[in-house]
Amino acid sequence: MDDKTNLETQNETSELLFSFGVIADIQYADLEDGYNFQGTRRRYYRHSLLHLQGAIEDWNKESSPPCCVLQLGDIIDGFNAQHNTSEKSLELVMNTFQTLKVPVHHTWGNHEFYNFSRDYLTNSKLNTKFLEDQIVHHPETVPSENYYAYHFTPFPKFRFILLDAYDLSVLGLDQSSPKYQQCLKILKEHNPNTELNSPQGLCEPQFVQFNGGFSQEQLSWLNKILTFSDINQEKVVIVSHLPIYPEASDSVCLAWNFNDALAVIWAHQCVVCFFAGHTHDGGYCEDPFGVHHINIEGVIETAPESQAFGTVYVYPDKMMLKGRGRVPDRIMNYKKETVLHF
Ligand SMILES: Nc1ccn([C@@H]2O[C@H](COP(=O)(O)OP(=O)(O)OC[C@H](O)CO)[C@@H](O)[C@H]2O)c(=O)n1
Repeated sequence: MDDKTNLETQNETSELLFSFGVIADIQYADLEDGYNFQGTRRRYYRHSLLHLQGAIEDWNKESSPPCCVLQLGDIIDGFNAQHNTSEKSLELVMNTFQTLKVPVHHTWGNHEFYNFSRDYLTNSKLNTKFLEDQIVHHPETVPSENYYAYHFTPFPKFRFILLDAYDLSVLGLDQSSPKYQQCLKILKEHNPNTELNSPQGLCEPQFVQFNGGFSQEQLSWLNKILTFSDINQEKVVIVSHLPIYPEASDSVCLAWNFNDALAVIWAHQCVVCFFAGHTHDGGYCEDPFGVHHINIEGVIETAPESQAFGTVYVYPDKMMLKGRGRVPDRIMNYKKETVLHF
């Protein structure tokens, strides 16, 4: 039975708790259509805004509205920087998001850093850390200001965690800063190419300049939240611009130290799924520990007659992604022993 058939029959049997929207790689620019670096995929820079408008209309019309939308990064394209249109394009896209009736959580991708510095982003509307929740009496679950990550509770017993996949990165930093120098050293140790965006000849092809990674500090924070969630029998959804599971992604698109993130996640029971963008063809795999890795198809490479977004419906025993256009439906059953009893 395919996923679409499953979706129609399975959701009749259990109670819907809440839902949320997902969308990735809008990469808006007021430019004629172009192509990706390899010249194999068409990029619809202008139409991406119309795709976003269509997604918002759909979410606003849902009879039971989603609690929030997760925007998986690369909201405007790096070409805006070359045309001095970064702020104008961001304003246009953010004004479009204003028409959505529910909050949006923004993650940061490489194209955010082509347009803006990390300091600029921290003080911009793309910083949605104000939507975070604090866990009373658990100071270890408060993220540091050194990276852009936070967590929140959209519904009792569910925790969403936004990760900063460019915490280790050469993008968006002042070249004279110690962190830039530290990240450049890591990148060059793994990538001897003169052009650091090129994965040519690499045995770890994810070590390119347009990717990044997670610091030990951020991973240790993630570990503390997942420990809290395990103890409190919560279900966790993790979100990042960069994917972390090789079988669900083009290997060139993975986070630098995806293995370190997987090791933390696999040490816990609570994680249901990991949503990412960046790999515009999308992808899915359930890993051996029962974590579902869903990479959402990029809006930027979605033809005008199609769509690319989804709504995830959350039940006591599973989550169901209803994809629109080229985003497929997915069923994400919870690990058997961790099904919730309400
Ligand atoms: N082999 C490559 C690939 C890319 N570049 C340059 O790197 C920059 C980012 O590339 P771009 O394709 O725009 O990045 P996206 O985040 O849109 O897409 C990620 C995946 O490719 C999608 O599947 C850009 O300046 C490229 O020119 C490169 O030099 N060498």
